[in-house]
Amino acid sequence: MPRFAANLSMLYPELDFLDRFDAAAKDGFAGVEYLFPYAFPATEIAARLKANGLKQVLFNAPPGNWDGGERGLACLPGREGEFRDGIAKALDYAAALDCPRVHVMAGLLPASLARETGKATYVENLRWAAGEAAKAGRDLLIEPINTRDIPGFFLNRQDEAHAIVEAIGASNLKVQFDLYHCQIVEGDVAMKIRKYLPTGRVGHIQIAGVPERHEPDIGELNHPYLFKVIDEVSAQCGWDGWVGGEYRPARGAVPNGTSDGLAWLRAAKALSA
Ligand SMILES: O=C(O)C(=O)[C@@H](O)CO
Ligand SMILES: [Mg+2]
Repeated sequence: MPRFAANLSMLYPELDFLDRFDAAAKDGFAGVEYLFPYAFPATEIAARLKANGLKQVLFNAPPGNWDGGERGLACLPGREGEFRDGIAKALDYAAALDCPRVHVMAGLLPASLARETGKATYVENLRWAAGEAAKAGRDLLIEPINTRDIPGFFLNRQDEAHAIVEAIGASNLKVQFDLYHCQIVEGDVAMKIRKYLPTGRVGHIQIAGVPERHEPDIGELNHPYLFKVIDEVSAQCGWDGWVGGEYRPARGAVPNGTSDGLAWLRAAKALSA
C-alpha cells in the first residue's frame, strides 16, 4: 500500500495548526503536508515533526496575496520578482523541514491575458524555479486543479501538466496528481494512474471523496480499488511516492471529527497487512 500523509490545512480543523501534528501521528499517519508554513518559524514546525516522528512530505510555495484571492504567481507576467522571492523562501523552509518537494501553484489566468502569454511566463518561471530547486536538492511540483474549486485556475488537466513538465525537461520538475481534481475535470482516474505513474513524472498523489471533498470513502470514487491500482503499478515501475489525504472531514470542526472519519485509512492499512 502507498504511504499516507495527512494534509494539516484541511484535517483536524478543530485544533490549532501546531497541535495537528500530534493528532496526525496518533492517528497513524507517517507524514504530513499542508498549504503554507510561513506563519510559523520553521524551527517550531521542525520541533513538532521531530517530537512526533513525522516526515514533512510537501508544502506550497508562497501563492501571492491569498486573502486577496490570488492562487499562485507562476503564470502572471510582471510578477516574476515576487515569484522568485517566494521560491527562495520556500526552499529555505524545505531545507529546515527536510521536505523533499514543494508545490508551485500556477495562478489565475487574468481575463485580459492570452493563454499563450500566461503559458510562456509559466514555463519560464518553472524552468528557473526547477533549476533553483535542483541546486537545493528538492523536487518542484505543479498541480492541475478543477475550476469549480478555483475558477480561472491556469492549469486544469493532467495531459497539459505532463506536456509542460516534458517540455521543460528538468528531472526534478514533476506533477502533483490530485485524484479529486482529476475526477472532476476529466475522469478515467485508474487509467491515468496506469498511464502516468510509469513516466516518472508523478511526484505526489492526493485524494478526497468526490464531489464533496470529504473522506475518501464518501462519494463516487472507489479508493480501495484505486489504492490497489497504485500498488500494482508501483510494483511494476518502482513509484514510491506519498498519498496525501487532502479533504474536509464530513463531521467538520468537532472534537475527533477527523479521527472518527479514518475508517478509509484503517481499511487501506488492513489490505496491505
Ligand atoms: O487544493 C489542492 O488540491 C491543493 O493541493 C492545494 O495545494 C492548493 O493547490
Ligand atoms: Mg491537491
